[in-house]
Amino acid sequence: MKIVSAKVIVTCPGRNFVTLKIMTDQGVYGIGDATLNGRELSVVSYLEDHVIPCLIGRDPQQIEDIWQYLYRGAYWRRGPVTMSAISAVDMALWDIKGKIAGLPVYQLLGGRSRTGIMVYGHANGTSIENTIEVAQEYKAMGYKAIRLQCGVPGLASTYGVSKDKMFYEPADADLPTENVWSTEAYMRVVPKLFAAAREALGEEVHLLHDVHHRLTPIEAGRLGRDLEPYRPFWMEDSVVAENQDNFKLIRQHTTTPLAVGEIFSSIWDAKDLIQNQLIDYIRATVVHAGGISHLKKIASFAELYNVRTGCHGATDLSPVCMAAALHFDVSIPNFGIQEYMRHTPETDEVFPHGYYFDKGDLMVSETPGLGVDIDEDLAAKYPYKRAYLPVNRLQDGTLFNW
Ligand SMILES: O=C(O)C(=O)C[C@H](O)[C@H](O)CO
Ligand SMILES: [Mg+2]
Repeated sequence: MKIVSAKVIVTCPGRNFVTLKIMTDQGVYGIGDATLNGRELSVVSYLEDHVIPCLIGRDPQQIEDIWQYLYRGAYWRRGPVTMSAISAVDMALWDIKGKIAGLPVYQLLGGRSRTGIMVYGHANGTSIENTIEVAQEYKAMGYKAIRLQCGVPGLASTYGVSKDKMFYEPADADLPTENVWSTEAYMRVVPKLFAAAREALGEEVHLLHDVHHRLTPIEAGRLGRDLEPYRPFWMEDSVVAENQDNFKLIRQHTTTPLAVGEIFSSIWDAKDLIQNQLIDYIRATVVHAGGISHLKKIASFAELYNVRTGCHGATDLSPVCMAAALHFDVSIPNFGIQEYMRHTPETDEVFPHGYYFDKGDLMVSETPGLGVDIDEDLAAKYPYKRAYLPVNRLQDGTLFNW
């Protein structure tokens, strides 16, 4: 069996997605997500100019060998652009393997470890009351886990809070929007949000929060401690993860579980955090961390240290990535939770898929392969539109972490 051609499809049904499609000499094709929010075209070039020429003529069944070829062969290892491109190839090859075998990909990964995949939805509101109202809607829809983000009094905008409560899209402008940040105001409001939410939503629902890299370690320790009475499921990205010693300091001050890793691109970003048991959930995901093949290695390593997975699943990860993530999630022993921000109906139409939501879980598709496709005619109706993630400044104008 041989790869005969491959192409990259860019479409913007409300937001940009980059999809790789690999064709074989036996008429079977596979697709993979290559979307890197705000930097989409760099991955398109990486794939078209540097990866696709090396794929032609190769046996698509040799997934691991092709992965190593692209990773070691590039000489320049890791990094989000390289790893998103490798991820797309890996996903597409697993899709092909499943189609040839006549099996959903999770069967090739060892089969089911569970029935449904618990997901968390996003409740965001401009005020505490508003956020709780939205969270009640999620609870009514059957969600067992809800992420809470609310507006910060005195700040015009906050990470995770949008005008449209159900579809949060941070990449909102063709040049970066500038947000303004105050740690002090934020630290005052979040414990109040969690107190009110626990009271209103009851004991059982899991509550999550994303700090989005905005605190120092000692501030994160304090926020984690302030949230402990409300038993959060996790506090995500409380600090930036470049200096991983940061997490030692947080751990000394709080038992709130810590999640990190949505911007990680390989096991080397996560290894020290995992083996030193400085985190509880690893959020690396299929599209940015080397595809199913590499994420399996990260999860197996994490399993040794009681670290569970919590894959990134924001709307900038396409339904192709979501489908792949679900095959991974359903098969591994140390699954924790899966993020699920629903895509818009336009996106779902461009990417018809077999996974579905049922009583707080996503159910994986039983169709051979990944169980997701791309409608290329429809995709062509939505041309690429430049869109950037925002930047963040402190109130005195200092550039800060977004
Ligand atoms: O979903 C999350 O947890 C995020 O932090 C969303 C990110 O800001 C978004 O995916 C960036 O592209
Ligand atoms: Mg996040």
